[in-house]
Amino acid sequence: MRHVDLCVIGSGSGNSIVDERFADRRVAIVDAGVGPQQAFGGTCLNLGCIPTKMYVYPADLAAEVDHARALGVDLRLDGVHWRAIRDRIFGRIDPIAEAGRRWRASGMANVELLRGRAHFVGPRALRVVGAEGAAEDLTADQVVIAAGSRPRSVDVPGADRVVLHTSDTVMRLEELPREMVIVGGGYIGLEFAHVFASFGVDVTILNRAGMLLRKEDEDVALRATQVASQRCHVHLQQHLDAFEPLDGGRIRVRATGPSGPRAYDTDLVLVAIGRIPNGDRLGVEATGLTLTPDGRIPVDEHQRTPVEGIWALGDVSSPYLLKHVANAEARTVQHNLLHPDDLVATDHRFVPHAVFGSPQIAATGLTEQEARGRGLRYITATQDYRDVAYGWAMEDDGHFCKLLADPATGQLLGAHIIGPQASVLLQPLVQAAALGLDLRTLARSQYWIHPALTEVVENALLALPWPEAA
Ligand SMILES: Cc1cc2nc3c(=O)[nH]c(=O)nc-3n(C[C@H](O)[C@H](O)[C@H](O)COP(=O)(O)OP(=O)(O)OC[C@H]3O[C@@H](n4cnc5c(N)ncnc54)[C@H](O)[C@@H]3O)c2cc1C
Ligand SMILES: NC(=O)c1ccc[n+]([C@@H]2O[C@H](COP(=O)([O-])OP(=O)(O)OC[C@H]3O[C@@H](n4cnc5c(N)ncnc54)[C@H](O)[C@@H]3O)[C@@H](O)[C@H]2O)c1
Repeated sequence: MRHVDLCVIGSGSGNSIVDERFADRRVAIVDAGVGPQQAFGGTCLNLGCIPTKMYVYPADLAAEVDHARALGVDLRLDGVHWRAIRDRIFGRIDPIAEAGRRWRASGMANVELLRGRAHFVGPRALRVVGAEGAAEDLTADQVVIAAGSRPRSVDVPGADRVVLHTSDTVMRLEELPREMVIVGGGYIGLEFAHVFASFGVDVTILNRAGMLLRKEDEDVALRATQVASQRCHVHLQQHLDAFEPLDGGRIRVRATGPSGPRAYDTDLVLVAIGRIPNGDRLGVEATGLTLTPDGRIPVDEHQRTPVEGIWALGDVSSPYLLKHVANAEARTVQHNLLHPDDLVATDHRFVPHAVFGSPQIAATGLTEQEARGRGLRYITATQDYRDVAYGWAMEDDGHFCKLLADPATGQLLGAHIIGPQASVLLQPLVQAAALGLDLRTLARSQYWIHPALTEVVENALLALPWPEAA
């Protein structure tokens, strides 16, 4: 049986671990591939962050038309060329994934790439089953599980009788639909609602919760729900009942909401109701590992699982399904494999995230409802975009930056921005929190460029009502 020093399962964030510093080790990287193309390189590159944002950018351009008119600029949207947009995106991404695969397969003499699906058959013993069904066994001194997550599927009558798209497939459509129903009002639902609505598709969102993006700060979630409702048909508190095939490939979605049962006939359904970590398909019981109640591989701050020699990172183990977190965890594993006597931990304080819909949303730290729920003392301030000079220039309405701070220590508890460039505006707040900077120092000890949009953040900081003695 083949034996290696290190086996990495997954070619997403796990792929970045093995560099020239591992030249003295025999390494196997096992990868099943993602999406219908079984592409190398993981979700972010092929099916996630990168292609979605490459769609969001042209969507942002298309969506500017209405706003420009309000500023006295007559733009006209003459057309959206879906295939040209799609082919630009995947014409760039597919060769990168393929080049990554080729390099991984032959770029380092000590590394071999096994294409197939791995599962454990014993502690640190794996079976890899290739696409044609051929199996190969190997053992490894160290195993890194970086197997990611997959879209959660809907389990309602008729789901097997219709074509249901997920983020894995919807970006490669041949044609834009005229109408679509998006099931789910989270990150993926809102980003695709923005893309498809901007491209002229009539979008309906069916969401189970009473608000879109319900895990965001409640002021942000409320505003996001209001704005989405102006662009799409948003139906909240929906319970899916059934799918039925209609003529011409159309689909009837039956759902029950506060006003009773209703049917939605549409060209296409996109299901975006969360993602499931892939640990349940790895046979980890054979190693003695037990998944957490929410299906993750358990890890400590050093990314070690409870089983000696097995590590995990990214979506398969992390509560944060975010690429920058998976990357940080991969760097932790890399260091700890190279320096077993000097382990480092992943810093999970102040993980930021952004939703690239319209408007953008970005946040880090606690929401106000979380701060309240934990019984924390906090002060809060909200700065509207429309009350800073650049917001006047943009004729902005309805966007804001909201901060929560600890009145005793001056530290950030949470930051929430909804509006243009939110993902960029958040960064100084992440930096202050990560470096433990007092927010009064952040506000006063640097110049903020006038009249840049960053004045939204500066003014939110200046508006925090510090207690007299502080
Ligand atoms: C539509 C979408 C948009 C997103 N946008 C963003 C964003 O803007 N910003 C952000 O931070 N995050 C975003 N994410 C999340 C981000 O893509 C993930 O958090 C990140 O890619 C996870 O990386 P990973 O290495 O854990 O898993 P992956 O990149 O998914 O890698 C897992 C790898 O494991 C392989 N694998 C799985 N099981 C097996 C097995 N049994 N045997 C062998 N190989 C196996 C797979 O083939 C894959 O290569 C988005 C996700 C989606 C779906
Ligand atoms: N910009 C980014 O960083 C980005 C973008 C896309 C995805 N992601 C990652 O991918 C993960 C998955 O995204 P997602 O949007 O699928 O999940 P999500 O957890 O963000 O949202 C799921 C939504 O589906 C709704 N829902 C759940 N079950 C439902 C049902 N049966 N019927 C109707 N609605 C239902 C929920 O109320 C929720 O609004 C995210 O949590 C995020 O970590 C990140």
